[in-house]
Amino acid sequence: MDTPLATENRWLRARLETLIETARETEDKLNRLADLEFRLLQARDLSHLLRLLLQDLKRDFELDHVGLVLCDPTGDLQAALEDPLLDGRWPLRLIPDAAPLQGLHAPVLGPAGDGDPAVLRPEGEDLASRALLPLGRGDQPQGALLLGSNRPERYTPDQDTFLLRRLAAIVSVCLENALAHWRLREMGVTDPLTGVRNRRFFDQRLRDEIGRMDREGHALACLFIDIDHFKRVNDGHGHAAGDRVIAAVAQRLARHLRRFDLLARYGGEEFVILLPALDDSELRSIAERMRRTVAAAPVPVEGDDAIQVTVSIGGARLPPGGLQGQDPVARAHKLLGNADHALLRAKETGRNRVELAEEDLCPQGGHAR
Ligand SMILES: Nc1nc2c(ncn2[C@@H]2O[C@H](COP(=O)(O)OP(=O)(O)OP(=O)(O)O)[C@@H](O)[C@H]2O)c(=O)[nH]1
Repeated sequence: MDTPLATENRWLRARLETLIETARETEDKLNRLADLEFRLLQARDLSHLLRLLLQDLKRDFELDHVGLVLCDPTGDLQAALEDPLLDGRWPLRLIPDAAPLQGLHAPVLGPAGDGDPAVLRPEGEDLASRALLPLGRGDQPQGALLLGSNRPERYTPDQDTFLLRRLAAIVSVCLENALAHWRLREMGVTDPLTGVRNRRFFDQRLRDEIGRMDREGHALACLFIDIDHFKRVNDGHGHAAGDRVIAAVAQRLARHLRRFDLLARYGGEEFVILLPALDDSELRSIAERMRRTVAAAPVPVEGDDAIQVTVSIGGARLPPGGLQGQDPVARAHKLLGNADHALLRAKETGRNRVELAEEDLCPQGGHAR
């Protein structure tokens, strides 16, 4: 039979082992958290950041659900998520303002309750416990992170929230940074007057599209579009009215684009469009529709004025495998050069017209400008 001392000794040993085990688990959790925070801070862009939050966080911390709600009053996040780099499968909700998150000022831990904001209730998931973490700076949350578990003891109201608050602060700053980077990149490739892509973006995409047409075996077409007698608009109505006309023409052209077409402002009153996978007759019919849409109604400008505008359009097409073997820059020049020559013909033969290039219109392969 044990002496009282031996019993106490055994009890103390068991207690010590439990404490050591708890300390080990806490240390392991801290290390995993520090590692995740490090990766969040190093995230390259919004897509990378979302992957870390919605996939890695769930896996590394054995969570059954991770959800993210973000305020998007300007629509920038929505636009950033339409980036082809993102696949849109995230358990992510965008809301126009913070009203649905009213009252969420600090982490809330415990079983999911009826008082949880509706946007933070995952569809089809019955969580035994969850942590709701407000994101953003200041009093008003700009979003929230939901960590959910099927184990009731995972999140309880009496738990310390220091680590969760730290995680939420880091996530908030990283999201803000990623969005600021995205906005900066957008500014560098967007024409401020019309909101369409600028020439720098177009030049880059043209090279990419030539590579893609070879891989996917489709054609690549290009349209040059120039506003007719635009100098008269400026001279007769002023520069501001001219700007208004340029912006309106961009909007009218954009109505006819497919999701993967690219419209860019190439220079003053000239636009360029890249259209993959079209045959000659489809190219002509899209170009004709654009020409008619621009001419269909005068553009309203300051006061009661409205200005009738027309455009001339030149198009060219590289058929599947066209000029394969030549270097991509030479092929790009050839495509643009042919479209440019066709535009010149449209101008010379009366304006408000569409002309498509005959093959080898520009045998030197040089862009006319
Ligand atoms: N308002 C405004 N005008 C611009 C802008 N960029 C270029 N322009 C003007 O666009 C006009 C282009 O005129 P031209 O290239 O001579 O040709 P056009 O009058 O359009 O005549 P055609 O092209 O031959 O039909 C010039 O007067 C430029 O000053 C701009 O951003 N805003």
